[in-house]
Parts: sequence; structure tokens; C-alpha cells
Amino acid sequence: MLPSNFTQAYTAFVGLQQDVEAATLPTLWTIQYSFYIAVVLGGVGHFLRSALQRRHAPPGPPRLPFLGNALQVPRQFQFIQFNEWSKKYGPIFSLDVPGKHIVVLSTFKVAADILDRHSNIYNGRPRFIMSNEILSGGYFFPLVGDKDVWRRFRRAAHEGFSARAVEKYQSILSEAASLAMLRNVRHPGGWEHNLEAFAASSIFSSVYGWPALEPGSPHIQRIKSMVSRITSVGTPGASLVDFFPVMKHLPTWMAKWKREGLAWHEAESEVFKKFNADVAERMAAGEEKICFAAELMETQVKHGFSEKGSAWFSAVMVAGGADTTAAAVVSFILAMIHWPEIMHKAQAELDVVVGKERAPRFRDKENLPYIRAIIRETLRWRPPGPLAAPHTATEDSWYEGYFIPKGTVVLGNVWAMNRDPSIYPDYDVFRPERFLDASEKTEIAPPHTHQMGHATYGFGRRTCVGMHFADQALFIAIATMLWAFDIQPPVDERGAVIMPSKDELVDSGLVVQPPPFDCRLVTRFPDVEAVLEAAVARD
Ligand code: HEM
Repeated sequence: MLPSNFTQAYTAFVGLQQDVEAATLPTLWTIQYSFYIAVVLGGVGHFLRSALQRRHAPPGPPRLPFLGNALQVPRQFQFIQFNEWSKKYGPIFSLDVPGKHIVVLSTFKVAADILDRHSNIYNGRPRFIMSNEILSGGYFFPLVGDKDVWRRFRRAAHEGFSARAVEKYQSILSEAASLAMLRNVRHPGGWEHNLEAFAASSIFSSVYGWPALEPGSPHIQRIKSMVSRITSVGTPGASLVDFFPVMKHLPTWMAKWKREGLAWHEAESEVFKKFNADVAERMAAGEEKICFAAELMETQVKHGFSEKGSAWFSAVMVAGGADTTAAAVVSFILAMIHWPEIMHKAQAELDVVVGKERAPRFRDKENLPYIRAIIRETLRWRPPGPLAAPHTATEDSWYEGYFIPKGTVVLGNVWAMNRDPSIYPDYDVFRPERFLDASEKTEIAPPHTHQMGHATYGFGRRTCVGMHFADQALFIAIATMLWAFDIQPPVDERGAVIMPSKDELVDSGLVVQPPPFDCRLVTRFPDVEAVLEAAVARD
């Protein structure tokens, strides 16, 4: 009976009629036997691959039947548990959760060997049905798995955000930094909002050419809520459809989650299209201000983007840049409170190179090696994304005797790499000198770190496409902040110092950063306010 069942299944599958003419039977039998052979070979292949995977998988914590390691992987702060496991199982270990084989990399070297040197087969992303395909219509660039679509995003992003291209945003960043510090002089209690507005405003202005945004602006809130919605449904276990992909095909009348998700996507698309329409209007009126969205509108046909695709692209660039940069600035402030001697050393450098008559500018960067080392150390010490983003293997491969099958999710544990005790024995100490040679003029970095000394911008071909913009933003914010203020811990009503914890972290889904804390910003000299005012007016 088996053959007839198979034939029926096959004929139904390829759309053949059941009542085939007798004359076609020989052909049908050939098809039928080829089909059996394919199924048997497929089954044997699958069995062999599974055996290979079991036998040659990197070591890892013991698995339970069916559930694998699902109950051992925490929902938050996974990088900390993964770091512990790496101490026991080594720099490459594996985990199994239902439907997914995961490999975690914990040293710069294994990450460079696998994700950088073989980046052509490790540049995929796992499928994010709810967050990317439904809520974002397939346009959430960092989550896009389709190679062709991703390549188009990447090429277009590179045109606007390469090391060279981002220089055109320097005046926007300088103005935003001076404005944020001016707000800090006038409203020091709101420093965290002022710096959040700096990060969001500078990327908004670079993408849409808008004037600076106020702290708490509805635009900042909108992008934050977009990111938080997309990341919350994308976390493992949050959306059933990511476990059972077939559910994506349910009709909307049967699936409220899908109906609501698609409606949300349409509403967001309208907003993002309006942002772009506003840019188009200003361009038509002859405004010359350079912005990414304007350039993209001119090149969108070449890159193969629809109107909606290009509207989402611009908004996603804003989303990728705002919270990450703000989180790094907050960690820098915390470090300055805990290591004031570093702050004073940086201020001495600024006083020599910049002086007190003007605020720092980009052209000073070359002569401020200590400030540059502080930026690296901030990103090493408290990476805003301690697990970077998941990559997937798009082909089977081997690494040092371990088999990594196609479809494996590969995670680079940035946290473990940046705190590798064999490279940084004092990894918990904030010490920018580790990135300078004996003369303290030239930057140095350990091997396999792209000369950066950290892996905070990720790996291989999926390395953060906004990293040059972020580095510029961090430079001008940190230099202007240190030039203008002594950053001090708060004191209680009796004058006793309240030291904020340097070890606590909060995980917002997109970024990991210190929980909110107070600090005192004391202007370093009487003219700070006047100089910042002049800088804002000039830029
Ligand atoms: C301190 C600030 C930032 C940090 C720490 C950071 C970190 C990261 C990381 C870890 C990744 C994933 C890399 C990987 O998959 O291996 C990433 C991807 C990405 N970042 Fe950033 N980022 C920052 C700023 C920015 C900025 C300013 C922008 C936009 C201008 C941006 C846009 C993106 C985009 C679009 C991707 C996806 C790239 C792709 O999938 O090919 N990021 N970032």
C-alpha cells in the first residue's frame, strides 16, 4: 500500500490529476521511484548529519531530552551565564533549545576565526517572523536574513555611513553636543534626558535634516516605542509564530496577533513615509541641507527600494543609533564618577589641546589620544549590546574538529571577550591606558579586535554599519562633557557622598546599561556657558 499512498501524495503535491491516462504510467513510475530514492537518501542524509552534529558538536552543558538546555538559559543577562559556561566548556561551546542549535563564541580569536574570516557563510540571521516579517514588513535591516535584501540595505547604508561619509555630519554632531552641555549647565538634574536627546537628535538630524530635538520630544518617544515593540516580540519565547512558522499563514480573521501586527506595521509605515515626504518637500523647496533620507530618495531606484522600504530604512537607521549611543555615554559618566583621576587626566589633555576659550571640535581628535582611549575603554567596559546580534550559518562547516551545521545560530559573547582575563587581567577596572603605548600618544589594541580592543560593534560582514557615526558621536559628546564639567557623585543632605553602583545593569531589550543614577555636574570655569552658547550659535 505504501507506493500508492506515496503516489497519491506526490501527484497531489505536483498538481497532477488522479485519473491519469494509462499511457502516462511508465513516466509516473519513473517519477515515483526517483521520489522514493530521494526520500530515502534525504532520510539517510538527515540521520548522518544529526549523528555528525551530536558527535562533533562543541561541548556544552548537559541537555534534557526534548527541551535541551531551554530551562538553563536565563531570559535576561544571558551573556553572564554564557560567560560562566565558557569558563567550564571553553571559548566555543554549544547549546540546544527546541528547534535551534546554538554555538557561543567567547574569545576574540574564535570570533575572528569563525565570524570574520568565514563571514561569507556566517552573515545570516535567524528568522524573526513576528518582529521582522509581520511588524516591520521585512524592512528591519538588522534582522533581515534574506541575503539579497540585506546586501541592498548594507550597500546603501555604507554610502551614507562609511568612515568618510560620516564626516559630513560633524557640524550636526558638534551643535548637538554643545546644546546638550548647555542644557546640562542650565538643567543639570536632567542630564540623562539631555544626553538621550543628544544621541537621538544627532541621528535624527543626520537622517532627516531636522533641527535639534528637545529632550522628551514625541519623535524620540516614537522611535523608542517602535524599538521596544519590535525587540519585545523578538525575544525567544515571546511569539508563538516564531516557534511554529506555519502560523504565519493563518488568515487574519483567525489570528488577532497577526491582524494587530499588520495594522501596527501600516500605521508605522505611514509615519515614516510622512518623515520622508517632509524631506522631499524641503528638497523641492531648494533646501540644501545634507541628510541621509534625501540621498536615499535619489538612489532608491538604484538600490531597488520601494517608497515604503526606503521610509523604513531611514527610520531603522535612527532606531539603531539612538539608544545604543546614549547607553555608552551613560556608562562613561558612571566610570568618571568611579575613576576621577582618569577624568582629571583627560581634562589636562583637553586644556592643552583645546584651551578654555572654545569648545572641542572634530579637528582636535587627532591630538587627543587619551580621549580616544576613553571611548574604546567605555565600549570595552560596558558594551551596550553584550551579546551583539545572532548570526546564522548558511552552510555546513568545521572549526578545529567541531561540526557547525547549516542553520546553527552563532552568538558572539562580546561581554566575555571584552573581559577575557588572559588579555585584560584587570578587566573590571576602567583603564584607558591599556589602549595606549608607553608614549601615551599612539593607540594599541590586542590582536583579532580590528584594532579597536573590543568586539562591541559585532562581527564579520554584519559589523555595526553605524560604527563610524557612533564613534564620532561619542568623541564629541565625551570631549565636550569633560571640557565643560567635573562629573561628581551626588551627596545627601548632610554632604555624604552617595556612590552609584558600578556593577548593576538593566536590560531594556535593545541595550544593557547602568540603572538610572544621580550625578553632579560642576562647570569647570566661569565661561563654560558663554562658550557653549557661542558654539551652538556658530554651528
Ligand atoms: C555605541 C553605539 C553602537 C553600538 C554599540 C552598536 C552595536 C551594534 C551591534 C553589536 C550590531 C550587530 C553586529 C553583528 O551582528 O555582529 C549592530 C548592527 C547594526 N547597527 Fe549598530 N551600534 C551602535 C550605533 C549604531 C548607529 C549610530 C547606527 C546608525 C547610524 C547603527 C546601525 C546599525 C545597523 C543598521 C545594524 C545592522 C547591520 C546589519 O545587520 O548588517 N548602530 N550595531
